[in-house]
Amino acid sequence: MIDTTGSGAERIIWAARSMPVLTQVAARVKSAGTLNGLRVGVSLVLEPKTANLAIALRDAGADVVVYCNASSTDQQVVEALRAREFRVFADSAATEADELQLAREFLETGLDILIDDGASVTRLAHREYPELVAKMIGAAEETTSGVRPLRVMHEEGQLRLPVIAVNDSAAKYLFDNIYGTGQSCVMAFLDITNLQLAGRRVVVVGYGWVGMGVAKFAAALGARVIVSEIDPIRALRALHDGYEVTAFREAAGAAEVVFSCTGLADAVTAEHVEALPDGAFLCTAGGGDFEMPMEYLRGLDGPRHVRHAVTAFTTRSGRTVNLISEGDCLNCADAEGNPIEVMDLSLSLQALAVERLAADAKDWQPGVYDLPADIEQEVARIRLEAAGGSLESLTDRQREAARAW
Ligand SMILES: NC(=O)c1ccc[n+]([C@@H]2O[C@H](COP(=O)([O-])OP(=O)(O)OC[C@H]3O[C@@H](n4cnc5c(N)ncnc54)[C@H](O)[C@@H]3O)[C@@H](O)[C@H]2O)c1
Repeated sequence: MIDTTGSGAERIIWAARSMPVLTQVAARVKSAGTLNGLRVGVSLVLEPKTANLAIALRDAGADVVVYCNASSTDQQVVEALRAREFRVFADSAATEADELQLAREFLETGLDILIDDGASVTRLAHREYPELVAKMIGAAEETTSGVRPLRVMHEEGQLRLPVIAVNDSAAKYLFDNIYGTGQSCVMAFLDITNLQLAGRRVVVVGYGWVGMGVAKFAAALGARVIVSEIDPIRALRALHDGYEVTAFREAAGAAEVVFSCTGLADAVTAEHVEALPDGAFLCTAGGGDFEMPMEYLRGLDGPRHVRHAVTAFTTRSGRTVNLISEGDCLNCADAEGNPIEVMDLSLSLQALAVERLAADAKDWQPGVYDLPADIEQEVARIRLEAAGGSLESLTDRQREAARAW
C-alpha cells in the first residue's frame, strides 16, 4: 500500500497553495504592523488550514499560541507547528481532564486576542481567569454554537470582552456553513462508510446554513432528503428547495441516515433512535456529540467498533444503529474539515477581525459585534478575483438613480 497520509508539514504547504486570500491579507497586515508585539491565541479545529492561519498571523507580527481539544486535533499538524517553534496546547490522545489542563495553560500564556470556536475557551476564561480577561483586547468567534452563548452572556451582563461574531458575516456562513460543511460532512460519511447515498432516505435535522448545505450535497448524490425543523420559515424554505418537510418524530421510522445540524442539545433523542430502521446511521454535522442521546446510547448493550469511526449499538427494540465519529462532528473528527478554499475565506475573515480588534477594540465596550462590512467586502472581492471572477461597477447614472426618491 502507498502511504497516502503525507507529513504534517507537507499537508500544511498543500493547503497554503489554495489559500491565496490569506496570503494577501497577511501581507497587508504585516505591512501595517498592527499585530506587532501582540499575543494571539488560536483555538480552532487544528488541521493544515488552521496551521496556515497561525503561520500567517505570526508572519504578520503576532506571537501566536495554539489550543485545540483532542477530537479536533490532527497530531501531525501539532508536530509540524512545534517544529516551527509554535507553542501548541493540543494532543489528539488527551483525556477530558488533559484537555482542560491544556486550555488552562493556553490561557495562562496571557492572550491579547483570542480566536475561539464554540466560545469554549472564552467561557473558561470568564469562569476561571477574570484577571486575564480584564487584560485582553477582545476575541473573534468562528461558529454559530459559540455566538449563541456569547449573546446570552452579554444579555446577562456577564460578557467582559468585545467579541466579533465572525460566524455571522455573510462572507462566512453563506460559504463555510453551507458549501464547506455541507460538502465535507456528506463526503466524510461516504468515505467512512464506503457506501453511497443514492436512493437512501436522509433526514436532515435543522435547516439552518449547515442543514441547507448537507441537504444540498446529499440530494445532489441521489439521496431522498427529508428535513425536520422547528422554525416555520426555515421549514418552508426547505419545502421550496424541494425537500419533504416532516417532524423528526414522524420521519424517524424511515431515516436510513440522520444528519443532526442544529447545534443544540438533544436534537436526536432516545425515542427517535428507537424508531430508526435497522442499520441506520447517526451523524452530527452541527455542534458536537451533545446533539446525540449519548447517555442512552452508552447504556445500550454491546457497542461494537465495526470499522473506523463507526460504532454499532443494539437498540432496546433489537435493531442496529451505527453512530459515526462517536457523535462528534464527522467532518472534523474523521476527515479534514471544510474544503481549503472555503476555509481560506473564513480564516482570512478571522485574520482581519484580529487586526481590527488590535487597531480599534481597546475603546470598545464588552459585547458581540458584527464583523465590519468593509472586511467582508474586501475578503469576498479577493476570493472572487483569485477564482478568476470579476465585478461590475455602477455607472454615474445608476448611482444617481439609486439616490433618487
Ligand atoms: N461541522 C462543521 O464544520 C461546522 C461548520 C459550521 C457550523 N457548525 C455548527 O453547526 C451548527 C448549526 O450551524 P448553522 O449555522 O446551520 O446554525 P443555524 O442556527 O442557522 O441553524 C440551526 C437550525 O436548527 C434548527 N433546530 C434547532 N433545534 C432543532 C430541533 N430540535 N429539530 C429541528 N430543527 C432544530 C433551528 O431552527 C435552525 O434553523 C452550529 O452548532 C454550528 O456551530 C459546524
